[in-house]
Amino acid sequence: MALTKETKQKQVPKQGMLENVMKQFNTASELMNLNPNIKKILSVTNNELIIHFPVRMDNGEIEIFKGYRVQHNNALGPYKGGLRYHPTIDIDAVKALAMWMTWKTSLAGLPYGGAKGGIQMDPQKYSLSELERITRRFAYALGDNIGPEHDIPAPDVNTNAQTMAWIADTYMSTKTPSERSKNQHVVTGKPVGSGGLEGRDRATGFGVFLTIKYWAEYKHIDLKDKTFIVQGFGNVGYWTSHFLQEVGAKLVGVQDAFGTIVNPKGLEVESLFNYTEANDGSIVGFPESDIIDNDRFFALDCDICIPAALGNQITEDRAYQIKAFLIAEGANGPTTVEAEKILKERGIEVIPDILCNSGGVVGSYFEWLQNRNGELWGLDEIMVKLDKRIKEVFKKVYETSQIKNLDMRSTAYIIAIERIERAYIQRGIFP
Ligand SMILES: NC(=O)C1=CN([C@@H]2O[C@H](COP(=O)(O)OP(=O)(O)OC[C@H]3O[C@@H](n4cnc5c(N)ncnc54)[C@H](O)[C@@H]3O)[C@@H](O)[C@H]2O)C=CC1
Ligand SMILES: O=C(O)CCC(=O)C(=O)O
Repeated sequence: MALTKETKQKQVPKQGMLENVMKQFNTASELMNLNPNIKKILSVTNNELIIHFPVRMDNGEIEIFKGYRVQHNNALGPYKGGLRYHPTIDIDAVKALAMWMTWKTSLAGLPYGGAKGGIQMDPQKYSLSELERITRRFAYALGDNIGPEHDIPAPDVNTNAQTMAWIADTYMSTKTPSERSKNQHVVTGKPVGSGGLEGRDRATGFGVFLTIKYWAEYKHIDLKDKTFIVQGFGNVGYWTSHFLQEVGAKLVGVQDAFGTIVNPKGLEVESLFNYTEANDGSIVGFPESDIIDNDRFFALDCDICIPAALGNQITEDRAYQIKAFLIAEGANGPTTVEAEKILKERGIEVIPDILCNSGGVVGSYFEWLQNRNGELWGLDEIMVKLDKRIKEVFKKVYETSQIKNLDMRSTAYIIAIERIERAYIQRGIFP
């Protein structure tokens, strides 16, 4: 039977990410003895917006969509975080993703808080012109709940530079002519040429790669000929694989929404990317590969496992099967707290999401600064700046984790939350 999107699209269960992020937060706040008043503030989200909005479909019918924007905390600066278009998006998922953004921006030393949003839908079911209308109506409905100095969305799962260009254009069209150009940085991740940053496309994957590289340096491990598997071959999965292949590591298994492919001799990353471009984003059917059952993915023989798709993918049963010695979390919230305990017992290390995938929001910060200051930065300069920031943050987390004898996730949380706690205390709100 021909492999169609309909037959291969995987069913994704409800994710339970909110429970996970709260457990992680509670563990860290106990370890650091967090001020109880600040704990109360950070345990809840500041604002939660649910919007129902109508859009005319190509067949003339009206469909009602459900959109979300959750602003978790802005103690350190404007809210920041991506927009996800996916059937599993609901208020709890967006709350969890918004909290992770607060920790991530704080850990990276950025002048931002955390937010996330999205639309509960399967974008594969819509034409490009329908997606444009859906996005523009969503942006219009969000109105001034977003803004360049207030809340700045960016791409996430199933959204991209084109989505951001539509949002920027819609938002700017609501401003007076003299104000329009001052609002370009209402979103980041725009196309280069429309205020986008050279290299924002690869920033997250580059950051994931850098955290693996710096981890390997501390451990005296050569990445050449090391094998890796990637779940998700979109923006993050592809670019991470690209940079790992450049240093001689070998991609031996990939899973996406349509299926799982393997080749123990190595899957050539650029050929696979070109294949997905020609096949509606799907890896299935790539010539130099075998298709295997989805359930076998996490049990594949490899050195490094990179979840770069959705949340709660590494569950307890999968944690027992994993063969890799390192998990680098490209995705947000891919590992459950219970699974992480098993990984720890088994000596498998985890580079946590809020550190591992922070290259994306660091790139977004550079784009925001570039727009705000009316500057245009070159790719080489940007990659050097990204590397410097990720190296500094990785060093801080890794070395602190060694000193405190804690895992990298708890350490990263503590560093992130301490910065927010300090800001509240300095303002004198909680002496
Ligand atoms: N794009 C960015 O800059 C950043 C993304 N992230 C996180 O990285 C992850 C991936 O995001 P992007 O690459 O931007 O998304 P994307 O939309 O470009 O790619 C998503 C990939 O995941 C696959 N996928 C979807 N459902 C799946 C399933 N049930 N099983 C296996 N694979 C599945 C898709 O087929 C696709 O290959 C998400 O968790 C996102 O929150 C984190 C930081 C920044
Ligand atoms: O670039 C950004 O602003 C945020 C990207 C994002 O959603 C994430 O880091 O999870």
